[in-house]
Amino acid sequence: MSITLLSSPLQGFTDFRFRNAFNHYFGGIDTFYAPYIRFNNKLVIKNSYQRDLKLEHNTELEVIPQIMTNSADEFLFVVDYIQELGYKELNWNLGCPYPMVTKRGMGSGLICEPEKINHILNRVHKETDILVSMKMRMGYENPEEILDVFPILDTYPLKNIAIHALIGKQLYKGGVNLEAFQKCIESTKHKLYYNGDITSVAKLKEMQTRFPSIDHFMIGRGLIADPFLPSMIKNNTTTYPENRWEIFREFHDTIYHQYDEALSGPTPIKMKMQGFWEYFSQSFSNPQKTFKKIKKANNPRAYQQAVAEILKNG
Ligand SMILES: Cc1cc2nc3c(=O)[nH]c(=O)nc-3n(C[C@H](O)[C@H](O)[C@H](O)COP(=O)(O)O)c2cc1C
Repeated sequence: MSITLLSSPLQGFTDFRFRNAFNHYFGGIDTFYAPYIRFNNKLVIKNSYQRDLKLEHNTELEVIPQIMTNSADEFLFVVDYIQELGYKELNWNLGCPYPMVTKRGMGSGLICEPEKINHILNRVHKETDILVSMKMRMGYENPEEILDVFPILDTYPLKNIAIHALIGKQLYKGGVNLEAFQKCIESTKHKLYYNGDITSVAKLKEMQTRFPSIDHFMIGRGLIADPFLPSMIKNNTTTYPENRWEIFREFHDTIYHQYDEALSGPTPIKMKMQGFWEYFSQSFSNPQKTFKKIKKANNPRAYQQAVAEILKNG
């Protein structure tokens, strides 16, 4: 069965610079989700979100914008904004687990409020012709919460529901709950995408075997940790290209230069690249030692030296 791979958004990581460089050097991803747009009281779309969604920054790829909100007005505002840019679909984030978000009834904190979800979807479908897709966890407190939402979701022509098979209060701990995901498959008419802990070709195969009806898989952290993973899944191989580290180096240098240009001063670029290396380091034989080397590099020259040393040893 042919499968579709989607890049699951990571705020602070998978912006247009990352997406374009990723696509150029590694490929394997069919569609990229942009990290969520979120408002801070005012109905103004932050410059960083605007830059991220600009069409000229996304010419090579299929990108789907995302919103995180519990307000129909905010949703409608973003629909207008992205439709003007030419986008046809908006993804709704009901997955974010962080208390700052969930305590305000957003992200996975909204899953336990089916009526509110209904109200928003009702207005969006009455007042616009945008295609809506969802990205959800299975609940905040327990994985049954989503089962009360499906009857409402089933009344709307959603494109799909991507499910990160965890609950909000787990944050990122404890691993995915595959029995609960199976229950989701049996409880909605919508097309489901699987998301959660795909970190290797073997893991993807395990999920395919376990859920034969699923043919769309979203990869988040695993794609940053090992950017070759999507193309290896697509090519059904566990063998890396011979020039693996050369390709990685070129990719690294591309994003480094772009972020260095966009951010001002040595500290922001250090923090940005350090964030990436928390994931990249997992591809190296000693992740902790690798990450430590990056953390210790206190100026751009030391950083470049650390990267060269890490890549020499592979
Ligand atoms: C730092 C970070 C930022 C994230 N930002 C977003 C986001 O903007 N939108 C979203 O839907 N999910 C976001 N997620 C969740 C991921 O997209 C993904 O659903 C989750 O990590 C599970 O997939 P994985 O196990 O393949 O990483 C974020 C996760 C992390 C760790």
